[in-house]
Parts: sequence; structure tokens; C-alpha cells
Amino acid sequence: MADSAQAQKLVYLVTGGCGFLGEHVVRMLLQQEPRLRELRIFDLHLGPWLEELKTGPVQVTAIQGDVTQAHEVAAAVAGAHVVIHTAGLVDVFGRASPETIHEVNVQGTKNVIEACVQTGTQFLVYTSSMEVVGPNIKGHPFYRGNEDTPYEAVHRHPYPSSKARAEQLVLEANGRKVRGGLPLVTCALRPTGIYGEGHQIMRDIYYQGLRLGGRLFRAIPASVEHGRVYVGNVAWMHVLVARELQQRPALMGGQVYFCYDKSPYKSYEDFNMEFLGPCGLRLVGTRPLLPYWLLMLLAALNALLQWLLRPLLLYAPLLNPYTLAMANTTFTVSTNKAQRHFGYEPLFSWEESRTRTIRWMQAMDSSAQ
Ligand SMILES: NC(=O)C1=CN([C@@H]2O[C@H](COP(=O)(O)OP(=O)(O)OC[C@H]3O[C@@H](n4cnc5c(N)ncnc54)[C@H](O)[C@@H]3O)[C@@H](O)[C@H]2O)C=CC1
Ligand SMILES: C[C@H](CCCC(C)(C)O)[C@H]1CC[C@H]2[C@@H]3[C@H](O)CC4=CC(=O)CC[C@]4(C)[C@H]3CC[C@]12C
Repeated sequence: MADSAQAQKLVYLVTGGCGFLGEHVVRMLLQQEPRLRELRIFDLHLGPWLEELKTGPVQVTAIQGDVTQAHEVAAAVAGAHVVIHTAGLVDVFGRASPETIHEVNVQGTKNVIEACVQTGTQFLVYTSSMEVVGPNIKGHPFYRGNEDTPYEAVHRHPYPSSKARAEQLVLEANGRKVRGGLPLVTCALRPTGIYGEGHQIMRDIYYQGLRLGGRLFRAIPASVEHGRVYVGNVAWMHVLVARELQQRPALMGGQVYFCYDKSPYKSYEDFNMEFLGPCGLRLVGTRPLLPYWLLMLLAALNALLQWLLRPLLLYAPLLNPYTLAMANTTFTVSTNKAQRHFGYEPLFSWEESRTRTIRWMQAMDSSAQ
């Protein structure tokens, strides 16, 4: 009876709800969360697609706001039962300054936590990242690891450092008393590299391939495995974890969960070819065409150029020392913790995830022509 008493009673807030992952979380909540009364979508930039959601049975409230502004966050959080905090500055290309990345990812998360405490919101789900673990600066492989696998997590880059600090703050906040006296229940989800409809980096690589006459050149050995997970499954995990956190706070509060599904273990480039291949692109070479030291040199040159050109223009290519190290270090996850703790099974099979992603890329292609 508890469930029917709660029917259509809950208010959810999704920060970053207009981003790549955020949009999938929003749509998944509307499809899969029957207890939803109101869905608040908080983002710096609101998408026009939100309008089409406003005609359904759930009240959809779009809030244009900035997570770095505590008062804007508090106003959005007030009265929400659950907050899913996906907003973040995802930048490993040097587009934003380290201070800005820290401000959005760390201060923004502090603001969300404080808003929950002050306004009495009891459940907080944080979108963390595999990057809070690694790959580390020493390039140690993480091979089919799980949440308990020992690994020396050492970061220097602002993005993983900020995600790690934000995750720590969220986990430490578990158990704090919120307004009204109930304990805050928090947990963090750590996606590996997300792919699927709307993935900007995949789009960039696709257009890069087109500019190179339909070819991409292998830079990374096929033996280096990189963990990937389909955006629909990451979204589903967020919906499920938010629901189950309310049922099993003692088990799930303060926990971290990797996001995983049945996507195959492959190198970053070979995995991308699962989608780029059917769109007409070819990966040239069975081995890297350039030796690693030369790639490292080019990456360093890109970093230097970025620094030199900064006063004039933003030069932010895909290749830099950090992205090269990321792509060139094995990092894969093999775990069933989410299944054990809250019954997670991927909603989309690998075949379906692949088909959906290819269909999106082909549609993008035809609309570009
Ligand atoms: N894309 C990936 O492969 C992975 C992403 N993540 C995490 O998932 C979350 C979502 O990432 P994506 O969807 O890929 O990125 P995204 O850039 O597409 O989405 C982030 C959203 O946050 C919003 N946002 C940024 N700064 C904001 C601010 N100051 N105030 C309010 N909203 C702000 C953006 O406008 C955007 O809509 C991030 O927290 C990211 O760290 C974690 C693992 C992998
Ligand atoms: C852009 C990189 C691939 C470049 C290939 C090269 C060097 C040959 O040109 C991407 C390789 C690994 C990606 C990252 C990884 O999937 C983990 C991530 C987790 C996040 O939380 C955010 C995104 C990312 C950092 C992702 C970004 C692109 C790569 C570095």
C-alpha cells in the first residue's frame, strides 16, 4: 500500500538535465518512474526539446540556473524528494580553466549538498565518473576491476581531480541531518566512457573522419581495452538507484557503483568503429601507424600550441597528453555490485545499444547533407 499511497507524489530534480546524459535521465524518468508528480530540470542552457515534455501527465519544470550559484540551487531543490546531480563541466581538452572546472564540479556539488541539507531533501544521487579511480598518471592498467579493486588513484588533471573531490563530498554527506531531522542518503554512480545518441565526441570523431576522406588512422594498439557503457543503461541505472535508495538507505547510502552493461571490451578506436563503420568510415591499420613517442610529441606540441594561441583563439584538439594517456591505458570494469544491491540489469542489450547509436549517427549524417 505504501507504493499506491505514494503514487504520483514525488518531485525529482535533475541538474544538468539538458546535457548528453541528463536528457536521457529525464526521458527515462518520465517513462519509468510512475510515482513522479513533478520533474524539475535545472541547467545552464535549456534545450528546446523540453517543450514537447510539458504536455504529458507529469509536471515538467524547466529551470535555467547555474550550480555555482548557491541561491539558485537552493531555490530549485526546495521541495524536491530526490536530486540527481549530473551537471558538470566535462573538459579534458583544455577548453575551460582549471578554476572553472573546480568551481562547477566541486563548488557546484557543495551547493547541491547544502541545498539538500537546508531545504530537507533526503535523497541525492551523484553522477561521478570512472575517472575518479583512473587511469592514474602512472598509466597503471585497471583490468576488469570492480568497486573494491585496489588501485592507486593519483590525479593531476583538473577534471578527474574535481570529480574525485566532488564524489568524496557527496559520500561524506551521507547521514547528515537534513531540515526536519531525517538523514541525507547519498550515493555515487561511476560511468565508464558513455556512448549513444547525442554523444558529442563521437560526432566530432565522425566529422574528423569525413574530412580525412572517410578514413581514421589507428593510433592506439587494439590490445588496450577501454570501458564503455550505453547512455540508456546509464540513465536507467540513475532511475533505479534513485528509486531503490529510498527503499534501502542502510545498504545503499554512502556507496559507489560503476555503471556497466554488456558492451564489449575493445580499444577506444575499435569500439567507435562499431558505429562509425556502418556509417561508411574505415580505420586504417591493424597496428598504430605512428610510434607512441611520436604521438606523445604531437600531443605535447598540441598542448604548447594551445598555450601559445590562448590569447588569440581556443585551440583544443582531441589529441593532447592527457587524452592520449587515457586512450592508451587499459581501464575496464567487471562487477555485479549494482545487480546485488538494487537489482540492476541493463535495459538495453549490446545489439540494441549499437543499433540505436548507429541509427542516430545515420540520421545526423543525412541531416548534415
Ligand atoms: N560523457 C562521459 O563519457 C561521462 C560523463 N560523466 C559525468 O556525467 C555527467 C554528465 O556528462 P555529459 O552528459 O557527458 O556532459 P554534458 O556536457 O553533455 O552535460 C553536462 C550538463 O551540465 C550542464 N552544466 C554545466 N555547467 C553547469 C552549471 N554551472 N550549472 C548548471 N548546469 C551546468 C551543461 O549545460 C550540460 O547540459 C557529468 O557530471 C560528467 O562528469 C561521467 C563519466 C563519463
Ligand atoms: C578523446 C579521447 C580519444 C582520443 C584518441 C586519440 C588520442 C588517438 O586521438 C578519449 C579517450 C578516452 C576518453 C575519456 C574516457 O572515455 C573517460 C571519460 C570519462 C568522463 O567522465 C568524461 C569523458 C572521458 C574523460 C572521455 C573523454 C574522451 C577520451 C579522453
